[in-house]
Order: sequence, then structure tokens, then C-alpha cells
Amino acid sequence: MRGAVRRLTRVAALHRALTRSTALQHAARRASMAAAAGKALPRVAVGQLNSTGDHAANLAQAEKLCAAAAAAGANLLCLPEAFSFIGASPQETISQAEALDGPRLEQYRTLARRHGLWLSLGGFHEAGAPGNRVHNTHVVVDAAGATVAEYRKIHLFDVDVPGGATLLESKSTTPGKAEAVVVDARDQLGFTFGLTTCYDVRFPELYVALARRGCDAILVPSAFTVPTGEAHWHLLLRARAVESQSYILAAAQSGAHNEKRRSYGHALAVDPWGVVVADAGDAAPSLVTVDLDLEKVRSIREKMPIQAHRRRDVVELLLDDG
Ligand SMILES: O=C(O)CNC(=O)[C@H](CS)NC(=O)CCC(=O)C(=O)O
Repeated sequence: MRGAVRRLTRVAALHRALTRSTALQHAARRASMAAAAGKALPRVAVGQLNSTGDHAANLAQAEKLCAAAAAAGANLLCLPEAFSFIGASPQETISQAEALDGPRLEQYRTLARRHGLWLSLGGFHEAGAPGNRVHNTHVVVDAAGATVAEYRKIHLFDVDVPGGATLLESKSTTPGKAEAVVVDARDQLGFTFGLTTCYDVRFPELYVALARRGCDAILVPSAFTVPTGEAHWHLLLRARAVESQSYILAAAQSGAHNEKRRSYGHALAVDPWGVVVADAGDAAPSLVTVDLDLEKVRSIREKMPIQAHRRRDVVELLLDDG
């Protein structure tokens, strides 16, 4: 009996050693493939802020995250929706809006240059939208501080939150036109990514469109409410990752912004198999980093070719109200 137990223990130890060595071999293979390609895996930082109505304090938090992201070897730092300002009313949001080439965004372009980082500025209140409103604009700047892409939030959060407040984003904001904004940064960062914002995450068709345009990662900068975050945040982001077979990188707001508004936090990185690879919890300012394994994206898509299996006649059912 004791001999059998000892044998089983030995088998288990052997199994553990083999598994470990297989994992080591995989890691070695990945490293050598990356070396063969001349680069390490692209490293990105996903940030979490507690923005308020104080522009200078918000900029100071962003500066801390830039320093931390650069020190961690990241080439891109993602900041959440409303990174530069969270207003207490639609009027305040409109009054604080600026053009994308204005002095406010210039401060963030300066951070990009100073720290040698690309920045995803996930939700800037852009002045001059039709109807005396703003656009909620996700801007990507490169390490020279120049604009690489702009995406204006399509789906606006006009919702009577179950267990929470009623938020009417359309009081301050005009939606952007339907478009799938893709940033092909293969030459500079080593990957391609798509732009979305917060409440968009509930509309899978946008994510499928981005995946079909070849994105390796999709950014979802957010300021999720606490009740909807507790119920849906991880679930929605993992679902979008599984469907699009892409990395999902979701910068977040966390904690109290003013007496009326709190956010859920949990800035997240999800891999293309749906595994949460990093979660910032509720600390702010804070960040998590993730190395994007593009071989994983390629192999999951090859083994399970969802996009090739998608049927036009079924997609068309979406357009019909019955
Ligand atoms: O632009 C700003 O100032 C801040 N914007 C936001 O906080 C936006 C609109 S109110 N929030 C969301 O979309 C939350 C979505 C959400 O919580 C859900 O889908 O459950």
C-alpha cells in the first residue's frame, strides 16, 4: 500500500516535471520565434485612473502612469474614458470641452513625447459636435505626440441603471458615425488594434467588424458604473475577446469622481482565448502590463475559424425586426 502511494507520488512528480519542461519548451520556442522576428513580444500597459473635475490632478495621475509604463518597458499606455475630466453635469462637460488640437490634449501629447510612449486617450470631450454638444473621442497619439487615429463613441449610455442612477450621455454628447477604426501599428509597435469606448462593449457587431479587419487587440477604455460593472464587466470583455479572438485591453476609471458618480475599476487585459491575464482591482492610479502573444491570436483563429464560418444570411437577421 505504502509502495503504491510512493509510486503514485513519483508519477505525479514526474508528470509535474514533464509539464514544467513542456511549458519551458513552449516559452523557449516563443522567445526564439520572437528573437527570430527581431523583436520581443509587444508589451502594453492598461491604466486605471480616478479622474475628477480637477484637470491638473488628472494630468498628474496620467504622468505617474506614463512613468510607470515606460519603466515597465511598455510601448503603449491605455488611459480610460474621461481621463482628462469627469464633469458633474452635462453642462459642465460641454463647458470644459476643447478641440483635439487644443492646449488640453497638447499636455497629453507632451507626456507621450517625454516618456517615449504611444497613448490611447480613451475618451476626450471634443468640442464642436453638432447640437452644441461634444463628441466622446478616443484619440491615439504616437511617441512623437502626433495623432494616429480618432474614434468618436458610437453608442451613447442613455440608461436608467438598475440599482443605480439614470445617466443620459446624449444630453452632452453627439454620437460618432458608424465606422471600424483600425490602427495598423505593426511597424512601430508590432501589432494592429481597433478602437471602441465603454458602452460600445455591449454591441458585439462592432467588435466582429474590427476582428474581420485583422485587429490583434481591441481597446475598450471605460468608466463603468458600479452596479453594471459588478454584474457584467468581466463577462462582457471576455465575451468580446472570445468572439473576436483578439486581445481585449480595457483601461478603467475607479472610485468616486464627485458626490454623484463612482466607477467600478478592474482595468483588464483578456487574451484571445478569453482568459483574464491581468486585473487592476480597484487601485487608482495604477496599471497592469501584458505581453501580446500574436502567435496565440494566429493559432486560435486558425484552429477555430469563426470569421470564415460566419454566415451572411444569419448576420442579415440582425437587420430585420421580425
Ligand atoms: O465622458 C464622460 O465624461 C464619462 N462617460 C461615461 O462615463 C460614459 C457615459 S455616461 N459611461 C458609460 O458609457 C458607462 C457604461 C456602463 O457602465 C455600462 O455599459 O454598464
